[in-house]
Amino acid sequence: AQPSAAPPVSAPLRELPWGQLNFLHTTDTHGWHAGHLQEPSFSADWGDYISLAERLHEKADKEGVDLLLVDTGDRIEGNGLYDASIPRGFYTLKIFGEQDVDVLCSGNHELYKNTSSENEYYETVPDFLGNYLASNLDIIDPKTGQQRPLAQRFKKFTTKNQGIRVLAFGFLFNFRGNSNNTVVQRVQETIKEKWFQEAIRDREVDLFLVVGHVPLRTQEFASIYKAIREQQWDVTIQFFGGHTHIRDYAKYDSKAYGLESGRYMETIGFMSINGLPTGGKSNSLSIDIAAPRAARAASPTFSRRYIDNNLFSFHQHTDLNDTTFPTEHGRNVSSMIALAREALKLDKTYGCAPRDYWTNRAPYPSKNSIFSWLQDEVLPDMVLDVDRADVPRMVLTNTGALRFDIFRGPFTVDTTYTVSPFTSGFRYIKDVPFSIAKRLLQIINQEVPQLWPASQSLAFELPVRSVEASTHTVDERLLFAGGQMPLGKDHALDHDVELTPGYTTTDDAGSDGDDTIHAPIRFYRVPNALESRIGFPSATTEESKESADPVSVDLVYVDFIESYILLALKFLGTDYAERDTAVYMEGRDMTGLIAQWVQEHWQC
Ligand SMILES: O=c1ccn([C@@H]2O[C@H](COP(=O)(O)O)[C@@H](O)[C@H]2O)c(=O)[nH]1
Repeated sequence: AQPSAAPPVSAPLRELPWGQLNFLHTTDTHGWHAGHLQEPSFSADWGDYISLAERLHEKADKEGVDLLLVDTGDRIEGNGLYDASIPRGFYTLKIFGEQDVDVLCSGNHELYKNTSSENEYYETVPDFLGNYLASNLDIIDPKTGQQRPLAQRFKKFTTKNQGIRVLAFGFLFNFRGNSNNTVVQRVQETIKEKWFQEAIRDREVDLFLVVGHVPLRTQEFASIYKAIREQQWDVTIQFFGGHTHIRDYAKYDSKAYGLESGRYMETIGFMSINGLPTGGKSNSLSIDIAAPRAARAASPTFSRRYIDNNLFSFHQHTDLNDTTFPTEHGRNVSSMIALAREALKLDKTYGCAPRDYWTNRAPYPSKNSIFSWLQDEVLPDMVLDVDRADVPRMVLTNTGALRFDIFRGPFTVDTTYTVSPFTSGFRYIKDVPFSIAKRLLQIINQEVPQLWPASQSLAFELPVRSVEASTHTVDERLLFAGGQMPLGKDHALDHDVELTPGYTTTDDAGSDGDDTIHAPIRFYRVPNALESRIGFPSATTEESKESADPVSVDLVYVDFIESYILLALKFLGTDYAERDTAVYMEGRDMTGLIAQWVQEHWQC
């Protein structure tokens, strides 16, 4: 872990359900390779994850089973370690490349900018040559101008110990916000292609492995599942998904399951399958973990665990300790991260937050909502273009622009990027009638379906960002217990324990997926966008409010949502177009405004 990371807190754990074939899964890490320095549950770093993988490989080899590592994209944008370097990703690409990942794919974030998809093409794909899969993703080669696959479309391999023949694909959901140097083919089109149709007819396959930056319960995965099942009704299929930042586990049929492993290096997903055929090794040493050999080929069994990313969990799952757990390679990578953080001055403090501000753990609006803070304090103080200073303005931003919580205490350079990593500036349309402007927010938040042609639905770019609102009732044994914890699945709930708040996931296999037994946290949904009204004439009474409304306003917005603003304006019967828009506050962006506001308002 990083020197300044909060030490992990011991907690009751469920064991890892090892099988014949095992997986570790990361997704949506968004540059959090240093781990969460302020959160004990998630304070392990990428170096610790390397040690974990190496220790679990040792165990797998000893027992003659297999372990594969999977990453399903969105490795970039969202943390100072990635965003503060020039060029972006200068350190994280190398840090990520130290892990031995068997199958990986791209997320949408790798494609927002030409520079980041070129990083994939020139650095990450070669680093993981043969393992990086791009089943529905092409790039325009910067040198030749030719469109070509970002990486190979699929791969076939046989596992080392068990001889399981795996055929793997790597997909991205039907993303349309990519820059002009990449081409994302709709999954539903890709599966009609000859290469895919041939691949899924291969009879020499024991397991189809579909990794994707795709949520588990989507048309994209449903189409892939259906296409494979049409050709092979009983071959096992394992999906790994991502994008929605949640822990999830889906059953498609008795031989097809999917795992999604959260976000931001909070979760290392563990998945195991027992009962797979081992066609790649005629006399393979098949370790029978759970079922008699004959029964295995007929009905595989699946298990999953969401590991909290901290050293307490890692030590327990490897039966090792502080001294015996870290490998030399893991330690070296932790040092690489520490040096990078130092070079980037990520711990430099801009100010101190007086309390916690939450993205999803407080209702919006409320005094602990980060969105209320942005709307009521930051934007009104900061959004002003000197050339338009006297004009009342309405400022709209997507809530997705703010990515993470602020914790009470030091607000550092790193915090600036975990909260607001994007480089979008502000644009505006001048003198929009207030009668029109005041209706925009409602339209954007209601997502009027007729408004958005299928190709431009807000649902794709401005998803309701909340992780599921928790509906779990709290188990009384968990709430009123005190004292310390024993380990192991069966004992955990029978002993007195003081539980730390954390993920309490319910998925298609029930509610025993999290490795750490936590007290539940409530998550709240937030709207797609919010609005601040600034420089409006003040009204003293309710009645005078309406007459004090301005006739027209400057309609200011973060440039990322320009196309939605223009669509919504069309829906309202106007004909505003790009030609009517202009830069507002030249050279400023949300990240810079927030850093400045904190420096001016939150002294330590
Ligand atoms: O420049 C940008 C890029 C993205 N966003 C927001 O992020 C989400 C996508 O992030 P995921 O992690 O893939 O969910 C997008 O919907 C926007 O809300 C942004 O604001 N600016």
